[in-house]
Amino acid sequence: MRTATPRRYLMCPPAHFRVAYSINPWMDPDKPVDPALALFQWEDLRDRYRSLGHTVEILDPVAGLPDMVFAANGATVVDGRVLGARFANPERADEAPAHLAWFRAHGYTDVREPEHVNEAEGDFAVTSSWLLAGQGFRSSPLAHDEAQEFFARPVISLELTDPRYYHLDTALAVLDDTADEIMYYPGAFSPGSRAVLARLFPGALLATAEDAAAFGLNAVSDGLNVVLPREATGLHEPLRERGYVPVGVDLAEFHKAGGSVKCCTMELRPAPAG
Ligand SMILES: CN(C)C(=N)NCCC[C@H](N)C(=O)O
Repeated sequence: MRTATPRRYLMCPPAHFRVAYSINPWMDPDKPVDPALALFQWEDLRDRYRSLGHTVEILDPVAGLPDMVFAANGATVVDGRVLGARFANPERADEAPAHLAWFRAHGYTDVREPEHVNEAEGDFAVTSSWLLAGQGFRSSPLAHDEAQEFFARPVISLELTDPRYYHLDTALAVLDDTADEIMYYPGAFSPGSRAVLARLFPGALLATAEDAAAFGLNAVSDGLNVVLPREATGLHEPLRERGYVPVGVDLAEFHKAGGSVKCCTMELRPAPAG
């Protein structure tokens, strides 16, 4: 029997969102974003979380940072400890201090400014046993060591090889963070990393190329409800068979920048009780 646990998320409104440059294969500055539609879709996602019983905190958007809506890239929070981001591309560099300022202003005391390039939850995924960490396009393998040391959680490094899946969270999602249950698209990983995933997660849900291309792995689970882009319909049945409830949302405007549900959602994981 699956149960949802209430979560705390940090989201950043798309006030300045647009495709102003191209730093991944999905981005084409000649394909404009509809700002009103983007806001509508983002608000629908925020309201969906609230109606599922979750708390959504808001990070103020900064003019001139069009990708800041992808809040999951700004920091990783595990056990109430905050590892800031260091972006690979200069276009996004100024998002990192804006995130750190939010955490400092909101009572977080264990905040680390990273030494190495890491794009936060874009490349870090938290399961009950491990911190899964992507590299190949954005985050540095040195950041994996830094995260292991900071969070005192064993890190499993995974190599991404397909430029369309440039962040780990475009190719892998945690479904149950108390039981090491994940779903992923094997085609996004190197042969060695695929073998590691098969060894650690023999019961994982394997996504098809179609569901991966629809950003189906860019999903957010509370242990029961799995919020994912509405186009990723092929995942619905396998999710239901495992006892999850798929919740489809329309984030098509954000797909133009190479992001979807998870990218817009940073999880604020609390310190363990006691
Ligand atoms: C999980 N997250 C946050 C993501 N996968 N992020 C999407 C980032 C999109 C942005 N245009 C970029 O290329 O950095």
